[in-house]
Amino acid sequence: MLKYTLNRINKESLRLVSRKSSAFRSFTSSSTNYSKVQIIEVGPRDGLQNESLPIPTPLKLRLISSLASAGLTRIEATAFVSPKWVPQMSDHLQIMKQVPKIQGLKYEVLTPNVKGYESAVSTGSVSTVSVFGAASEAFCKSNINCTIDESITRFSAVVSRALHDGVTARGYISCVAGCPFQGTVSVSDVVKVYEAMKEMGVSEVSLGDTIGVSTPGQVTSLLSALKLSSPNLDDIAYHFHDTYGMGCANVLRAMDMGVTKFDSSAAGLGGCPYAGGGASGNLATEDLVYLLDGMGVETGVDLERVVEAGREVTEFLGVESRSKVGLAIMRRWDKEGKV
Ligand SMILES: CC(C)(COP(=O)([O-])OP(=O)([O-])OC[C@H]1O[C@@H](n2cnc3c(N)ncnc32)[C@H](O)[C@@H]1OP(=O)([O-])[O-])[C@@H](O)C(=O)NCCC(=O)NCCSC(=O)C[C@@](C)(O)CC(=O)[O-]
Repeated sequence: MLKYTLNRINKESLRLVSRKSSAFRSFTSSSTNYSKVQIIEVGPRDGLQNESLPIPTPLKLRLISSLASAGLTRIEATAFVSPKWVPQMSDHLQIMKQVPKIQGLKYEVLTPNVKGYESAVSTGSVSTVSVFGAASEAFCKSNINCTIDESITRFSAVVSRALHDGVTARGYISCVAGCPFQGTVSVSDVVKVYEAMKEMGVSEVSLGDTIGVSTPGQVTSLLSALKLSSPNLDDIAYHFHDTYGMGCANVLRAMDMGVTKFDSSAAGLGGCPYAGGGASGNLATEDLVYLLDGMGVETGVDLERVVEAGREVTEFLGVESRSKVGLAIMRRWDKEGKV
C-alpha cells in the first residue's frame, strides 16, 4: 500500500515538474540571456534624496558598504547636484571621498552639469557619471530648470568630458510612461531623447518611470519603438517605481523583450523631489532579487543582506520597508528571534 502511494506521488511530481519545465522553457525562449541580468542599486542616491530628515553621512556610508557586502557591484552612491535644490545630497564630496574601494565595485553618481562632473571626478572614486533628462518639458523644467533642448546641450558638455577622461557616461530619461505635470508622454518623445543621448555618447540609457505608472503593455510599446534603434536593447536599463505595484510585472515584460539591466533601491525607498509629489518608492531591490532568484537567474546578490542593509535606514527614518519581500523576511526573522 505504502509502495503504491509513493509511486503515485512520484508520478504526480514528475508530471508537475515536466509541466513546470515546459512552461519555463517557453518563458525563457525569448531573446533575453537571463544569465546576464544586472542590478544597479540606486538606494543611496534615489532612495535617500527625497527624505526630509537629514541622514548622517556615516549612516549613508554604512548603507553603501552593506550593499556592497550583499554583492551589489553597481551602486549609485550620491548626486553632484546643487545643495540648494537637494540638501540631502549635499555631502556628496564626503561620501565619494570615503566610500570603500572594493575590486569589481563601480560607483555611479548624478552630474547635471560640468560643475557637478568636475566635482565628482575630483574624488577619484567615480566610475560612471549620469546625466538626467526627461521626455516631458514640464518635468525637465521642474527638475533641472531648463528646457529639453538646453538639457541636451548641457549634457553633451558633460558626456564629452567624461569620454575624454575615460569615465563611463549614463543617461536617464524621466517620465517615460507619464508625467506628474503634463500627464501623457508619447513614445516618440522618449525615443527623441534616447537618440539625442546616444548621439552624445552615453553607453547606457535608463528609462525612468518616475511616477510608477508603467504597465507591461506600456513597456511593450516603448521597447518595441526603441528596438528600431537598438535591436538587442543592450544599451537600455529600466528604472521602475512601484506606485501601482506593477514593478515586478514590468521587469518580467522588459526581460522577455531583451532588457538585462534594472535599477532598484533597497527597502523600496525613493522618489524624485521635483515630481510634484507624484513619485513614490523605487522598485525594491529585495523584490527584484527574490524574483530573479526564483527564476534561477544569477545576480550574485545575497537577499537577506540587502534586507539588513535597508532595515538600518528604515529604522533610522522611522518608516516601514516598502518591499513586500523585505517585510516578509523581517517577519520571519522576528518569529525566529533573529535580531
Ligand atoms: C541643475 C541645477 C544645478 C540647475 O539649477 P539652477 O538654479 O538653474 O542653476 P545655476 O547654474 O543658476 O546654479 C544655482 C546654484 O547652484 C550651484 N550649482 C549649480 N550646479 C551645481 C552642482 N552640480 N553642484 C553643486 N552646486 C551647483 C551654483 O553654483 C549656484 O550656487 P549659488 O551661486 O546660488 O551659490 C539644479 O536644478 C539641480 O541641482 N537640480 C537637481 C535636481 C535633482 O537632483 N533631482 C533629483 C534627481 S533626478 C531623479 O530623481 C529622476 C531619476 C534620475 O531617478 C529617474 C526617474 O525616476 O525618473
